[in-house]
Amino acid sequence: MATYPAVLSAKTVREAEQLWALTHGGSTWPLMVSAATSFVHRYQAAFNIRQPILVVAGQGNNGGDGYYIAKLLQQAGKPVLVFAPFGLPKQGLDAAQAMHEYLAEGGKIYATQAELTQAFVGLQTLSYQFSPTAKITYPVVIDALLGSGLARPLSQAGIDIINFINSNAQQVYAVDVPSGLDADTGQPMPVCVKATATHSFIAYKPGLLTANGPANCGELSLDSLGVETDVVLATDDKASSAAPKTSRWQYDPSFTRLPCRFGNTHKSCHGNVSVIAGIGNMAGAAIIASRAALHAGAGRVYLQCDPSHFAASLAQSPEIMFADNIHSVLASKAVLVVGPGLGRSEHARRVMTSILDPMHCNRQGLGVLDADALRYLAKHQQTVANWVITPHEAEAADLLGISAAEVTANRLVAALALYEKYQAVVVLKGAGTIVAHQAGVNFCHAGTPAMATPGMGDCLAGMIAALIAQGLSAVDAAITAVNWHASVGYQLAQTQRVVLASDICQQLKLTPL
Ligand SMILES: NC(=O)C1=CN([C@@H]2O[C@H](COP(=O)(O)OP(=O)(O)OC[C@H]3O[C@@H](n4cnc5c(N)ncnc54)[C@H](OP(=O)(O)O)[C@@H]3O)[C@@H](O)[C@H]2O)[C@H](O)CC1
Ligand SMILES: [K+]
Repeated sequence: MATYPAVLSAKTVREAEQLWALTHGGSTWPLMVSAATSFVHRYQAAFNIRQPILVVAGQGNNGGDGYYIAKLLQQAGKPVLVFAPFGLPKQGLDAAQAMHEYLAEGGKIYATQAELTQAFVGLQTLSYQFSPTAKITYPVVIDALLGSGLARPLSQAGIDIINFINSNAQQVYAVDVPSGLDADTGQPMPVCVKATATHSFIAYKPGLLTANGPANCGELSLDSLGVETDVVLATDDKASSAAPKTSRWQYDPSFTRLPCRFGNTHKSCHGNVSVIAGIGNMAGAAIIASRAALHAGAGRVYLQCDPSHFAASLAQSPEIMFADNIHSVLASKAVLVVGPGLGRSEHARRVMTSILDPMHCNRQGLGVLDADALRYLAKHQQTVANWVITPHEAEAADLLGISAAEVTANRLVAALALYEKYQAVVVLKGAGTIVAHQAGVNFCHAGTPAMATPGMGDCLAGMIAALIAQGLSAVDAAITAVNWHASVGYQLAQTQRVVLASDICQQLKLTPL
């Protein structure tokens, strides 16, 4: 499997900083200088304005980055205001040094909103039409209030400051992490800055990539600042603690592993998928999963469902074929999609018993267990190595025997626990989908709220199965399908308010390899 940028917990990033300092003269100060320089460079176009730029700086080293950014902007002749609502940095921190350098450049710091407003109005160019009753809007705000050191829920004063930023800024550029967002879980505590863009340092943190992270980071970028994370990762790998290992968390934004098609090929070279689904009023789930498998390139797609759905299915995709019964499906060794619209009847129970019979479960790349198959699994609790399981948060909660709120509170921990318990490749769906597997964890930060529509999971399940059928390992198929699905949805959402599973199916076959 290819290697992508590491994703580290806030604690591991701190350890990496300290290790870097040990081999670079004992100080982390150069990292703060690099971080601030990288930030100013990254957003130089946005900072090239004549209106004052507002830096909101906290007391820790996130604030320190903010002070050094303010110094660099001041040096470049930009009008800058620093707002320090929590007070000045504590002596001894890199942040205190950065603040002193900013002050030495002639920079000013404001402690209250009233002082800030007065200074902002005073700095306006003559063309700015200010009315005392008008709401102040800051064209560019640099958010350096809180970073990876957020340690507890915000006080009311903290909440007020974040709300002030969100409601008074035209554009917000977040330093490392949008303030108020928990860098490990992606949960707002209880509110967070909604950034236009976030430039993060040393490594991505899980909270930027899952839960509320993707919606609040805006455009996300990273500068490693030259900090090698291998040493700290090797230490983490060897540690005997029960804490989840961070050594193989990756952010993989690509889906370049779509199987290629070479000359002199035929449909038998691209694998078979069988979708076992669809009873009663749930025919749509079966049709979507099988269409997705077809459009994602599977050589043949069979549907095993209630015969009353055949006509509807053929009307959508005449290429689909029908399997007689569950035994012929299992004998065929096709890659399976089990569960969409399967229901929880006696018939579903019999299907699941046959499918999870150890006799059939000893080969690699069996396929995908989704929806009602997961509800069955939650009841019957057995490991399902060789399968991909694709729960949303409520299904994950059921599988783990915890509440959905507990899954939401820490999606990464839930995904790791699912892997531990079921030994399958786990695709925990939702904003910032997480794929947990034997070799680590992969995050998908793409996607869009426009995809929160029915049938999306059925579509993803069909895609994963199609990629396994075309020769990808279960892990690669899961990661690739998740990214492909999210990126197609994102593209469609540029011109659509909502994206339907059928839209994604339709688009898959148009994706260039
Ligand atoms: N020097 C370096 O190596 C580099 C640091 N970088 C940047 O630093 C931050 C991490 O800095 P850190 O000081 O660890 O943490 P923060 O600045 O994010 O926050 C710590 C301060 O915030 C206070 N705090 C914590 N929780 C709250 C809260 N809920 N409400 C209000 N204040 C809070 C905390 O106060 P304590 O009382 O708990 O001490 C601290 O004052 C990282 O994000 C980077 O931006 C650069 O990456 C370069 C290298
Ligand atoms: K921040």
